[in-house]
Amino acid sequence: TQTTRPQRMLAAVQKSATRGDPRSVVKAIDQFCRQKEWAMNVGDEKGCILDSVVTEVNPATVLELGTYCAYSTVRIASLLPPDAKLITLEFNPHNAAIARQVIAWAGLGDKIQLVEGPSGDWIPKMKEKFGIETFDLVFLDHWKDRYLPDTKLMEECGLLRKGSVLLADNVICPGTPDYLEYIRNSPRYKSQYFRSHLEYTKVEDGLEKSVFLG
Ligand SMILES: CCc1ncnc2c1ncn2[C@@H]1O[C@H](/C=C/CNC(=O)c2cc(-c3ccc(F)cc3)cc(O)c2O)[C@@H](O)[C@H]1O
Ligand SMILES: [Mg+2]
Repeated sequence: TQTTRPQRMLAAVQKSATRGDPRSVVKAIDQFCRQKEWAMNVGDEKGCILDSVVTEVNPATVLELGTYCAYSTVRIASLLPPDAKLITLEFNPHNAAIARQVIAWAGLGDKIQLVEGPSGDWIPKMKEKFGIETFDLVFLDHWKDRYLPDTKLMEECGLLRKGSVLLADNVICPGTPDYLEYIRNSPRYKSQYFRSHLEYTKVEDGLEKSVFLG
């Protein structure tokens, strides 16, 4: 029977990456996507920008919207301080199952909590279910029409504090026009565009970094 692309990506990790070595997991996925099949991971070029933002923020609490196969989940978690927590939301059970195995292979199970379900259901429950007051960093990489509603929901739920950083993938390709318009015109955010390319291609894309001003 036919395998799925996430299953083939996991097989590539289990074949080429070293257990417990997150950077080798990241490298194995990038190699698979360059040499075998394109997949919608943030990739290595935008990934380096992601790394620099994570290192600069040095977050104790991180929320990722849209786990997919956990490429960016592993990439972020590999740079977190010892007691930091990363919560990643994924509503496709098949993708979540693959992501859990990628996270396990990287040996990051104690830093990452993968929660299955739609972000809109879980964002209002972050305090009661996970004891999270606010997020220091949020990485938005799920359906592009969910960036804006989920950002407004995080504001309403008091999950952002003065200095919280939102980092959004794909603001050019596929594009998130309503989110960009809101975040760049809101007096409550200071935004910066990091120009780059769509993962594994020469097409323009970029990340938008926005600091919540409270
Ligand atoms: C309901 C809220 C909600 N709650 C929880 N989980 C959610 C969710 N909404 C979505 N998910 C999960 O997240 C992942 C989807 C991610 C969506 N990402 C892109 O569409 C994308 C596309 C391109 C591209 C494609 C084709 C091109 F030609 C060019 C570019 C490039 C990129 O980097 C991209 O991120 C899946 O696992 C969903 O199950
Ligand atoms: Mg993306």
